[in-house]
Amino acid sequence: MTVQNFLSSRTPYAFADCPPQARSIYTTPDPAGYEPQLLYQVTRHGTRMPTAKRIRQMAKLENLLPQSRSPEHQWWIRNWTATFDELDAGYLHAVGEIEMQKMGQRLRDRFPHIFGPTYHPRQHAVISTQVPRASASASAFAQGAWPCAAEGPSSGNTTTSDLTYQLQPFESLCRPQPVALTMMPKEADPLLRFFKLSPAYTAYLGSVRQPLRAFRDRELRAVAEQLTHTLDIPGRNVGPDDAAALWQLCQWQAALSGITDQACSLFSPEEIEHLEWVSDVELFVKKGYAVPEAFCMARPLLQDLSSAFQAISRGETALPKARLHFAHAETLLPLTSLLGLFGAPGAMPCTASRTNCHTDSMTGEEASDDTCPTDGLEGTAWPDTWPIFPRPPATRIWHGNMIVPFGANLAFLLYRPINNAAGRPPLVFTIYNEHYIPLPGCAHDYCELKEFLAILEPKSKGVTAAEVQ
Ligand SMILES: O=P(O)(O)O[C@H]1[C@H](OP(=O)(O)O)[C@@H](OP(=O)(O)O)[C@H](O)[C@@H](O)[C@H]1OP(=O)(O)O
Repeated sequence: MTVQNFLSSRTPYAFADCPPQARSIYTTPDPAGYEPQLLYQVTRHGTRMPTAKRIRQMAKLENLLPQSRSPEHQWWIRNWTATFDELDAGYLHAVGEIEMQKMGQRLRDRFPHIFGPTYHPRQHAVISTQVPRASASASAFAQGAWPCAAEGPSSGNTTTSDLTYQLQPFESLCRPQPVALTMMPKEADPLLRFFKLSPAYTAYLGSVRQPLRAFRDRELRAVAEQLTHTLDIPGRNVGPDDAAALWQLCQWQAALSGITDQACSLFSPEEIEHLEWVSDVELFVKKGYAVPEAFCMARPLLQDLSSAFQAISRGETALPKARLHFAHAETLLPLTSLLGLFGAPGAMPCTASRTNCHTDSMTGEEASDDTCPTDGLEGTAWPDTWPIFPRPPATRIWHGNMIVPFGANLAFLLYRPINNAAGRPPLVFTIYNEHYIPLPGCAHDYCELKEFLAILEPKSKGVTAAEVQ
């Protein structure tokens, strides 16, 4: 394990931990007698640059690091300046471009029925949010999935005056294949950016801002004291804000450049594990299943998924073979919560008025009381009272580096019986980060189509027409 395995939601895809009970799709054959028919996938964009908020947070270290008298760290501190330009804030990084291209290439090779032989807009729906890191990820994925059109331009000596080359037989050269991207307006995208359209979620985020700040300050106090000693800055202590900024610098140096011997070397392995836990708790509270407001808003996406598979069950066949969505952590996380993939809300988390909405993710047992603190956290002694998850070295299911690394992806693959053999039901396999995983509620490590639709129905219930534009 290296520091890159402890970066929570800033973990590059190559360093993601494996989901529990996972079987690689590359070493697990298709079910005997079946062939893939429809792939519905939601993918977080690839590794990106830090957001402007984080760039500004790290830039403040220019007032701290140069004053350090630490002999051990002078070699990197003396030349350190804020290295991230706000002009690049949030954009897809080269690491992310390659992550997406390679993912497209791998999936094309694994599922030729779905991706081959070439791209066709009616067979392959590629949908992204109107945020450049997501649409660029979709474009990079498509470059890998459909590297060449069926034909390329003649290699003959064609000039603009000689247009007859259009009539000449093409030689099979790799002509890059343009792919049509579909996207809804950034602030009006109920399918992939529902987290921007939910007043209840916005209010919830506002209610947890202060408790999370108090939680982070309390949890970073000890490491701040250690940094005060290590950095040895005359007349100045290192505070929790400084420690948080140094942890951000470690995350981004490690994620984007593989540099782990500078900011990251300020922390012991135990401190790194603790800082990862703090990041995971913040991620859980803001984007996990702490309260229904944080995941019920994903119902329109679940409804869209359900509709795609319902059409198949009605025998409609002229459908896309692939529906590929490229979005954000706040898209994928609520969907995983609704489906109960990594620690589950109840069976009907968004229609019942009172449900168990937080569980002890260590054991997966439902919480003792069935009240959901739907009014946010004002005045609670959170997190001492909440079963968020115990500190390391205790293990936990909820790891940001497994559930939502850069490039994280959730897919449902429908298999039909070859030659539509009678008596064999269509099957739906759940795939997470290119691994088959069980879907809670399925009788096997896959679902029969009818079973799958029955699981989705109550979870996507109550979606208004306005929510599914
Ligand atoms: O802490 P930052 O500003 O990096 O948080 C980002 C989100 O990144 P994440 O915290 O999930 O690693 C970013 O999600 P992404 O999937 O698009 O990378 C989100 O879009 C952005 O608004 C920031 O989220 P925040 O919670 O609003 O800070």
